Amino acid sequence: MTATQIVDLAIIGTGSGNSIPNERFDDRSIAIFEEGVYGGTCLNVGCIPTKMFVYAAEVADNAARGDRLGVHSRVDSVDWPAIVNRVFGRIDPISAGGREYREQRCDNITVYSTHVEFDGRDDDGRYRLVTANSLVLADEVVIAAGSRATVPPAISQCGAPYYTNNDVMRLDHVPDRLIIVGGGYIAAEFAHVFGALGSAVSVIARGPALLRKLDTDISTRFTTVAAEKWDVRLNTDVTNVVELDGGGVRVSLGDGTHLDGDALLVATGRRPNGDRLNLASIGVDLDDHGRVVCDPHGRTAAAHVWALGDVSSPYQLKHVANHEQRVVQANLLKGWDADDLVWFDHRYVPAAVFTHPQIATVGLTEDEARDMDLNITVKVQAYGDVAYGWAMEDTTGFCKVIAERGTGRLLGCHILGPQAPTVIQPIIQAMSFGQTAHEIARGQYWIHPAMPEVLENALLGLEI
Ligand SMILES: Cc1cc2nc3c(=O)[nH]c(=O)nc-3n(C[C@H](O)[C@H](O)[C@H](O)COP(=O)(O)OP(=O)(O)OC[C@H]3O[C@@H](n4cnc5c(N)ncnc54)[C@H](O)[C@@H]3O)c2cc1C
Ligand SMILES: NC(=O)c1ccc[n+]([C@@H]2O[C@H](COP(=O)([O-])OP(=O)(O)OC[C@H]3O[C@@H](n4cnc5c(N)ncnc54)[C@H](O)[C@@H]3O)[C@@H](O)[C@H]2O)c1
Repeated sequence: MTATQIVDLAIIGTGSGNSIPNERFDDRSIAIFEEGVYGGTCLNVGCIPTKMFVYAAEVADNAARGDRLGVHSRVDSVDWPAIVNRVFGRIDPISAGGREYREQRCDNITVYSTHVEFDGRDDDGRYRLVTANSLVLADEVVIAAGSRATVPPAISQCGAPYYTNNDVMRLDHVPDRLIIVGGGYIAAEFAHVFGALGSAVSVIARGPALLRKLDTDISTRFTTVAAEKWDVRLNTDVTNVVELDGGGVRVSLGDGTHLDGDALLVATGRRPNGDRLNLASIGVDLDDHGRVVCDPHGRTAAAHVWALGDVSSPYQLKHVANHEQRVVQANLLKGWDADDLVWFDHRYVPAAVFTHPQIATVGLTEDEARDMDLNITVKVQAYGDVAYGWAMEDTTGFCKVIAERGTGRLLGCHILGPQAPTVIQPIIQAMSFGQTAHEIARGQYWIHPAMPEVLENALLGLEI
C-alpha cells in the first residue's frame, strides 16, 4: 500500500486527544483518527450525558421526597423520550460540530473516520498507521484511544440482549425492571437514574458491597442506602442469561436464584483499547491491566510515540485524561528529548460518583493510611450535625477527613451526601498546595450556614 499522507503528528482518538491541536500546532500537519463518534466517551456516552440524566433523576427524586419537608409533591409522569431528546439533542450537535470544525476549518488537519493500527516503521523511521484503505506515515504519534466496556463471557456468550453505557441512554422507554450487573461507578449512577425515573432496579455485585474501591465507611453506607431502594444482590455472579418469550431476560445467578427483567445493563469495568493497535509492531508494551506503558511525561518505549488518558492511565477519569492531554501537548511542543519536560501530576486525583447520595473522594482511604503505618487522626462528621444538612433533614450523609497526627498533613477525604463533589473541592485544593488541616480550617471564612461547614467541622474535630 502506498502512503496516502505523510504527517508530522498523528493522533489516535478524539476524546481528550482532540484538544491537542491548537494554534501552536498550526505549522504541523496532523492526522486525527476516530473509529467511533467524534469527541470520545465523555461527551457522547460517558460523563456528560450521564450527568444530564442524573440531573433529571435528582429533580424526580426531590419531587418524590418532598413530603418530609411538608411539600406534597410527586412525579406525575416521566417523559423519557423528551429527556433523551434533551440530552442528545444538545450533545449530538456538539460532536458533529467538533468533527466539522476539524474537517472543514483546520487546514493542517485531516480526519480519518476509521479504525487505525500501527504497522511498524518505514525505512525513514516514520510510524506506519494503517486503516482499511489508507496508509499514513507519521513522525510523531499520540495514542489517546481510550477504553471500552468489558462484558463477562457468562453474559456475552449467551446470545441474550444486553446494554452497556453505549446504548442504554438511547432506550426508547424506561424499562419497568432493569437489572444491572456490576457494583462500581457506572452501576451506581445508572441505578440512580433509572430508579428515580421509574424502573424497579436490581443490582448484582460479585463482592460483599457496592463501590468497594472507595473508603470502607463510604462503601458500607452506600450499600445500606442502596439496598433500601434497589434489589441489591451481593456476593454473587451471573451464570447465564436467556431471552424470554415476549421480551425481557432471565438472569441466573451463582447463588442458584434468578431474576427476570425487561432490560439488562452490563457495567463491569472498562478495558483500555491498546490491545487493538498492534503496538507490538512498534515495540510498545501493555502492562498487566492492558494499559499502554508510558513514563510520567507520557512517553512510551517507542521514540516520539506518546500516550494519555484511559488507554494508559490507571485513572479512568476525564479530568485526568484532560490533565494528561495538557502535559503531552506541552511536551510535544518542547520536543521528545527536552530536559524540561512537564510531568503528570497524579498526587491527589479526586473522583466523584454522581449517584444518590452523591459521593466524592480524594487521597488515601482510612484502610490505606493504616496499612501504610501512618500515625493518623480521623474525624467523621455527619451532614445532619451541621446547619444546612440539619435543615435538609439529611440522615445518611457524612464527611470523613484523615490527617497525619503531629503535622496536620491532610491524607484523604471521603464524602457521601448532597453536593459531595462540590463540597470536597477545598480539600483537593489544600492537599494540592500543601496546606494543613488547621490552616484551612481556621485560615479562612466558611460561609454560614452553607454545606461546606461539614468539612470545617470535620477538620476542627481532628486530634492533631
Ligand atoms: C458511563 C460513563 C460515565 C463516566 N462519567 C465520568 C464522570 O462523571 N467523570 C469523569 O471524570 N469520568 C467519567 N467517565 C470516564 C471518562 O469518560 C473517561 O475517563 C474519558 O472519557 C477518557 O478519555 P480518553 O480521551 O482517554 O478516551 P475516549 O474519550 O474514550 O476517546 C478515545 C477515542 O479513541 C477512539 N479509538 C479507540 N481506538 C481507536 C482506533 N484503533 N482507531 C481509531 N479510533 C480509535 C474511540 O472511538 C474513542 O472515541 C465516565 C465513563 C463512562 C463510560
Ligand atoms: N463519575 C465518574 O467519574 C465515573 C462514572 C462512570 C464511570 N467512570 C469511570 O469508568 C470506569 C468504569 O466504570 P465501571 O462501573 O464499569 O467500572 P468499576 O471498576 O467502577 O466497577 C466495575 C464493577 O464490576 C464488577 N465486575 C468486574 N468484572 C466482573 C465480572 N466478570 N462479573 C461480575 N462483576 C464484575 C466489579 O467487581 C465492580 O463492582 C470507572 O472505574 C470510572 O473510572 C467514572
